[in-house]
Amino acid sequence: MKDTDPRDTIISAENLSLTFQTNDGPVHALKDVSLDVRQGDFVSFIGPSGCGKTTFLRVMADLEHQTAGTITVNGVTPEEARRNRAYGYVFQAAGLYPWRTIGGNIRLPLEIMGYSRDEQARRTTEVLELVELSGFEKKFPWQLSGGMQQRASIARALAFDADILLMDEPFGALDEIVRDHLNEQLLKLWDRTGKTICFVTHSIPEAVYLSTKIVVMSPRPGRIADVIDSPLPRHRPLDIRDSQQFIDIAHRVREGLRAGHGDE
Ligand SMILES: Nc1ncnc2c1ncn2[C@@H]1O[C@H](COP(=O)(O)OP(=O)(O)OP(=O)(O)O)[C@@H](O)[C@H]1O
Repeated sequence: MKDTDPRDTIISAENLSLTFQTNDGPVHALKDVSLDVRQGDFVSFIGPSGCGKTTFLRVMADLEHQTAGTITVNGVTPEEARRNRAYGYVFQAAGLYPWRTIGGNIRLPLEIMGYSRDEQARRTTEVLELVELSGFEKKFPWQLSGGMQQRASIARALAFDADILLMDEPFGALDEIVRDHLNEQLLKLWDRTGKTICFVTHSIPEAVYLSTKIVVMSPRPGRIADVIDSPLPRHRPLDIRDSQQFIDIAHRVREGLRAGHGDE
């Protein structure tokens, strides 16, 4: 099938497989995964525990290496893309250093990368504004709520202005109201910055609300069960979740998850 999408391909995986060798034998974390992610896409990866979502993100980020198949990020290997600072990574836990202020946490990667003090300050102010944490620069992580800490962690990933944001269940530990709010904010941030986002979640509503593309995965071995290109508009108020279109997409995701589960 000829692909006619004119936007640049940012991530391209072809027949990607990764088998971990463990004491209990091989674990097929990913098997023959093929996927194209385009410039400005918001892609969610959803699937049951152990289906390889984190592994896929880690391969993109050069934290794991595939055992078969190919993957390019911005047209080069994940290793080169990492050296080019192509992506920021947001983990499940905010992972802020407790002995550093919020500003200090955001500046840390910039210090390591050798940015001047002025540039560090400029970028820190800018990303704190983007995640609506202006004024919290001198606070320590423990002085912020869980949601604010997660926003600080997103700010840190944004600080070196990578084109791609890899987010591994960043809101998984937060309550639903905070999560709704952060989802709204993240969509606005995505819209303003035009970044390409790969986002891992266990939540069907979160995946449908956020994504332009939903990748449904199934376990043992980790494969792609369905890829849904979302027909929802780019601007999405929270109450879009009550619309028939939203419910229909959620239904298709659920079907994909069920089918992927086989007869387990
Ligand atoms: N370093 C490793 N060594 C051995 N097995 C691993 C390693 N990392 C992951 N696995 C296994 O690979 C499979 C995929 O794991 P992965 O963490 O990618 O799944 P996931 O879909 O992100 O799960 P979750 O939703 O629970 O985070 C699992 O069976 C896991 O136990």
